Amino acid sequence: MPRVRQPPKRYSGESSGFSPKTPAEYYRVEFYKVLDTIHTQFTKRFQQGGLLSCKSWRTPLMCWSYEEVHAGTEGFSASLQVGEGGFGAVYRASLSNTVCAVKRLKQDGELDWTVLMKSFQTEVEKLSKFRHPNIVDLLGFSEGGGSMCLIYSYMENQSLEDRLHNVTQTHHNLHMSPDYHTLTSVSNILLDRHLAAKLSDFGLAQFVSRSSSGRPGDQTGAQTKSLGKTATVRGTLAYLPDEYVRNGQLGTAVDVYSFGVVLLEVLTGRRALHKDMRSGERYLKDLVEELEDGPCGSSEAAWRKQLDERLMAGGACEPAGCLQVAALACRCLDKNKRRRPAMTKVRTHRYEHYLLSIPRPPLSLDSSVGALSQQLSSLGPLEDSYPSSLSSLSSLSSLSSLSSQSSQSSSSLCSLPPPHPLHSSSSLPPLSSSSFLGPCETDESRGFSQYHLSPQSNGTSSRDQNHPSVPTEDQYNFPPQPSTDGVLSGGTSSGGTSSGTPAGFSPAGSLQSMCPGPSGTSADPEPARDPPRPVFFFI
Ligand SMILES: Nc1ncnc2c1ncn2[C@@H]1O[C@H](COP(=O)(O)OP(=O)(O)OP(=O)(O)O)[C@@H](O)[C@H]1O
Repeated sequence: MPRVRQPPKRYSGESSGFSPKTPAEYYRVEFYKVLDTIHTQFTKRFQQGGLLSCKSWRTPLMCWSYEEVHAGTEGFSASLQVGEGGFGAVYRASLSNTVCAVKRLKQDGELDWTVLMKSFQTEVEKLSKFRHPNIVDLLGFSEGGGSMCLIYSYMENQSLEDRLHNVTQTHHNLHMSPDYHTLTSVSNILLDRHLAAKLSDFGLAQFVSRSSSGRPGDQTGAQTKSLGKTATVRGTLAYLPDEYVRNGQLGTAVDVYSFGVVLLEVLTGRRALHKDMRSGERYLKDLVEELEDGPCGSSEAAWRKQLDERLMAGGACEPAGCLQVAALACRCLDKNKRRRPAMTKVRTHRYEHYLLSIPRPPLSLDSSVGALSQQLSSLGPLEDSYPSSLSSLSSLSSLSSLSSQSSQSSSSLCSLPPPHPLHSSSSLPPLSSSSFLGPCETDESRGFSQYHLSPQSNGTSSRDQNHPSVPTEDQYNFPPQPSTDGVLSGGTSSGGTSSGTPAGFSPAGSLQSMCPGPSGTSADPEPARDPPRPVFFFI
């Protein structure tokens, strides 16, 4: 684990708006945001059991006719296909004037049709019972015409894998086997227009096994058995710790481990299972051990060499805080599961690198969010009711601290304009002292709730009776961004909307992080429902 020194208690940069200009700057912004939201996505995994049993989240699904889906995908046109996974091809579709993702389950010899049918039913049944800001919304389904389709909200930035590794359709076709499926991997972390991460395949891949036990939170028995089938697949092994591979032990520590691998993927830009010129296929999860055994040990210098070059494009120095992320990844990848941090503790770590490193958003954004936050301030506690993140910083003795170089990076932020001071009293409107549901929730959760449906007895709704309204448009006017070559570029490949967001803007995922969690136990007992979140604008 890289040893890093005590962080500065407070960032003392000038107050300034921030507008990324170069591809490297955009890459960094997205780097932070993706890290931020995937953390939230992982944290939420621990709450799934609670949510599943929460009746108030029950949402009726819509049933589309085959003809409608056929028309919406222009006859499942190849030009609208955005990807392909183990269960079938995914199309960008327009249904009732709403952009959706249609996953058409494939019927071929590769798949056990009975299992697939059961998976389909399970996905529909289970996902119709709740929705969650960090799980891709299942909007409906369609049966008929000899095909079965699942209809999800469309995630403009597709998968983290697409963004990180510039995945092509060819690659998707390469891993069409359902066994390739991983519990959590960059391919089933989808990114919405704001780069907020959401889990996909929540039902298809996981409920098959869970349904047999009838207990969603049950992580033993049938689920273990089912997962055991995939454990022979290297793509899956890449995200799993030894204790699972050897003994089939599941638990939250496995998720923490997978989170560590994802962090390494984002940091290094390498795949969890990648080819090495010298030694052939290598697991990224072994990097920690390799560095420890290397000549420089797990030092900062050694870790610096591992960073994704794209983060330093144009001669920029490393993004502030990335060595902390590396240190965190090391802890998550500890072979001893008891030494891995609980996700609640991971959250505490995050204060440090994000608060110190992410500049504030431009003023135009401030004012629009400020107005919004005023409207929403009645929804939740004021920021003052949460402990100051700065005080959290000073008490972080367990976290490896910033290196001197990292501190320099923090204060200069390389070529980027300096961030806003952490304790701002400037022109920033009182948005930060309000509760604000970030775009992930406002756009999609609220958008979905605008679907005034009349549930039928089976819990589904007919689209013909109730057309969904298009989800609320976002309130942000982000600057256009230069096109970069695919990776984490923030542009859209097929969504048709810009996702370029300024640094300092943190999507809904980050808001959660400002809520003080319990002091962190490996059991990670988190509440089933979030309190309203304060806006996370690095004050
Ligand atoms: N809701 C969505 N919105 C936009 N794109 C999506 C959506 N769901 C999937 N995709 C795209 O389709 C690709 C395939 O997704 P899919 O969930 O079918 O497979 P996977 O997760 O990659 O693999 P597997 O199904 O084997 O787990 C994704 O990588 C992504 O690019």
